[in-house]
Amino acid sequence: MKFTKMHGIGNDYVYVNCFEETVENPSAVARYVSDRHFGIGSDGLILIKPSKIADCEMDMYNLDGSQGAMCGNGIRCVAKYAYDYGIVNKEHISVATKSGIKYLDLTVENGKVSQVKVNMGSPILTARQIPVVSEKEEVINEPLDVNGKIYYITAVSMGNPHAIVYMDDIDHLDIEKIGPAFENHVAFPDRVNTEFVEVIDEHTVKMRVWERGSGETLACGTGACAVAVASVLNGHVDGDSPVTVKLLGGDLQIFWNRQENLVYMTGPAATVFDGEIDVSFLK
Ligand SMILES: N[C@@H](CCC[C@H](N)C(=O)O)C(=O)O
Repeated sequence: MKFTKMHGIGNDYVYVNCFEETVENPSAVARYVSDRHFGIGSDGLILIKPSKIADCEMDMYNLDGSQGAMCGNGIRCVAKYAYDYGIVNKEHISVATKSGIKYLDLTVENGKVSQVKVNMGSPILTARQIPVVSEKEEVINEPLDVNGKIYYITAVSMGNPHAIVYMDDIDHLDIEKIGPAFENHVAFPDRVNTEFVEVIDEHTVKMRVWERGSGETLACGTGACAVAVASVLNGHVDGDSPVTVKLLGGDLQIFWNRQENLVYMTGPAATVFDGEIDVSFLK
């Protein structure tokens, strides 16, 4: 199987061009290639497939083999891949995902893609659509008992579920312990991605993420969008201008346009290397 290793601010995936390759059993392939000791090493697997409704389709799998409906850092890399490898010959690209078609704009400087801006669509705040179990219609700064401690959470879906928790110091957080407790909490029937957020000022927040199916990653694009939305709703940031979200792997610019009710994400996408791996024994 030919592949390309790419990342968006350190959130790394193995990308396979399914215009040329067929991947049988993608869940097993995702688990194998993601392994940082016995595989290639990544947060998961992303298949770039032909689409009848968009320029291409993104089909993403987490490190544990579970399928994700949307991936913000992944979709920027898919757009860069489509441009660099000749799937498209234009700078405005549409990508079909399990959570609808997303539209992307590439900034190309001297023939190289430097930044990708994505229209991430509208955030979903209705509890049962996220899904999060709650008596409230929306979960904004509501208490949740996790491992015997009360956390105040805001729940947002960006096509995939996120729980956002504000705290004073995220650097010393024992995320390996608390992350899985949120991920598998009964309040989240489809499990959840959890963002732990420190507010820096009214234009800047800092976050760490525990991703459903992948554990702690250096960045999460949908998570950064969910955090920007939650930060506006909780009055932590100025909602009239973009928010800089600082993640372990770098920064993303997120703007929730309230008039359109659309979230825009801007950030880089990078190719690390191309390779070939035998996955025939996984069939
Ligand atoms: N890293 C991604 C999100 C990947 C999917 C997520 N773990 C899920 O299962 O919902 C991003 O950049 O958005």
